[in-house]
Amino acid sequence: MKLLSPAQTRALDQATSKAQGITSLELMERAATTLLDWLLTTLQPTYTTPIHLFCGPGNNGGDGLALARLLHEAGYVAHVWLLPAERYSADFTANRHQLPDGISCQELDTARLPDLPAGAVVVDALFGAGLNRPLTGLAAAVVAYLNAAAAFTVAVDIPSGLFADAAQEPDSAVVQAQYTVSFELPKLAFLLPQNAGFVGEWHILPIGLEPVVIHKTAVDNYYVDAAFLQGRLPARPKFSHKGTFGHALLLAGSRGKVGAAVLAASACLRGGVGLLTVRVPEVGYFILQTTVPEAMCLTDPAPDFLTELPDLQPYAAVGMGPGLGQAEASREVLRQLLHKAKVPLVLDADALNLLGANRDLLDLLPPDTLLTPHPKEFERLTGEPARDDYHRLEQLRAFTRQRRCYCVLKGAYTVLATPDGIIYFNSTGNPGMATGGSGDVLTGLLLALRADKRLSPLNAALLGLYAHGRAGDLAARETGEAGLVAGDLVRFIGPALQELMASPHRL
Ligand SMILES: NC(=O)C1=CN([C@@H]2O[C@H](COP(=O)(O)OP(=O)(O)OC[C@H]3O[C@@H](n4cnc5c(N)ncnc54)[C@H](O)[C@@H]3O)[C@@H](O)[C@H]2O)[C@@H](O)CC1
Ligand SMILES: Nc1ncnc2c1ncn2[C@@H]1O[C@H](COP(=O)(O)OP(=O)(O)O)[C@@H](O)[C@H]1O
Ligand SMILES: [K+]
Repeated sequence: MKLLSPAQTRALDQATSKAQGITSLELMERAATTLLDWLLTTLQPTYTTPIHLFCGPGNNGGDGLALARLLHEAGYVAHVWLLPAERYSADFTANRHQLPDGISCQELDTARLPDLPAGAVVVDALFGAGLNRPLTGLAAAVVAYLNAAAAFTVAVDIPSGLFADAAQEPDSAVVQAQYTVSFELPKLAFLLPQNAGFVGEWHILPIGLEPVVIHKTAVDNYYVDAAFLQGRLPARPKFSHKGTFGHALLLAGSRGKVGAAVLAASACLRGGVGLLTVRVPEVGYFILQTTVPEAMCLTDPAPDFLTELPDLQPYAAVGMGPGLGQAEASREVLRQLLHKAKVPLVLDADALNLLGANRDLLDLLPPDTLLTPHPKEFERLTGEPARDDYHRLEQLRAFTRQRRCYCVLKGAYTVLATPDGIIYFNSTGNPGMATGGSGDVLTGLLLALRADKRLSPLNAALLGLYAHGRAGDLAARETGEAGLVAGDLVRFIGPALQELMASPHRL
């Protein structure tokens, strides 16, 4: 799915009205009807549940007014609270006039605010995508009041006071919603950790906006769901052999961290690699050979950490980093790898920390290298702390453009940035995956996909991120989130990839 800017969303609304021969008011009615359905199904209010709709002067308020009418007609108790303004949008005004006589409708005033006990529902329709400055005065006071109340809050389109795709000042007045219900496409703001306390759980309701117009709209940010990946993972040909899927080399492990090598190696095998060789220091030999017998093990002459780069000739892709440690000799192995590698590289964990501590190495990154930092590792790579989540995204775009690389930024919505500065947000995964070793599993899986020559660097990375999170979601059904460990992810990589695999007999 594409993430549109507010201006692009407005243009899409207008294009939809034109293409479908409907007025903007009719489109608003469609949005409100869909919202009504969602609200009744999800919240299941009773006929006595007080539902307070806070409506601002624009089309977001218009949505709120239309919803109030529909609720009233369906027999629910709707109270409308209007935010006084100098100007109102045409569709707000039209819906204001359509409000039935029997509905309670009052202007907000600091001295006139409703009682909002637990059990009441608040619909926040004060401001939507048209917000163009921080909230002040009465609007800010109403937001503070709503946030202090015990009622259950549903934000329409976006929590009021939150910008759809830009940071706001730290202490800005923003509604803290339990649910945010938006139309057709998600907004960038929903995907950033700094907004989690405002957005709550978000839902997208399709309202039939024109798919052709969406297709033609150029964006820098995407949200990757299963539909987005359809057809990108080819089926395994009937007459394939292990050479079809590539021979990967994994450089990993040091004394006390051989487990990281085991997890990455197991994930690489479950990711469908043809052959895997793991290079570990001597200390890892028996561990690897017994826990991952499917992998070949090539030991380094040193006992505790890697000191020599093996001949790279046989390999289709090389991964380095899990459990590596940061010994000087291992840094030199990384340097040689960057000099010599002519195949795709996946760099993680200590390989990234070594890059961060030795910036000259960054100049050696071969094009299309895939890096997989978490935010702290990324900060070490840039050497500059991010001011906020939006700034971090811009740092990431600048980094991948400058280095011509692919960079994953791990988190709840893991991000992939490409050498063209395009950003993809992954949609799968759960907090159970916040456990040691999850990242090592991702590295192994990505290595397998990069070794598969049938996949572009972009598709390998997108499929890997999605399948990793999906494996986490499948595993958590069995283990629960708290009980999930990284090894569980490995077991579910196969089923997660199978879901994505294209059928050879369908378009
Ligand atoms: N495709 C869609 O997404 C659809 C969107 N619709 C609704 O339309 C909304 C956008 O409507 P609008 O563009 O009218 O935007 P808003 O409803 O956010 O209102 C904007 C108005 O508020 C004023 N304003 C902005 N920031 C302010 C501030 N800080 N303090 C005081 N006034 C401020 C603006 O000058 C403008 O007059 C969406 O959020 C959504 O709820 C739906 O009606 C139909 C379909
Ligand atoms: N709350 C979360 N929701 C979804 N995925 C998560 C969450 N927390 C962590 N993950 C995923 O788990 C992995 C953790 O990687 P990392 O931080 O490198 O851990 P480690 O170094 O212990 O392996 C990443 O792929 C990340 O996206
Ligand atoms: K809102």
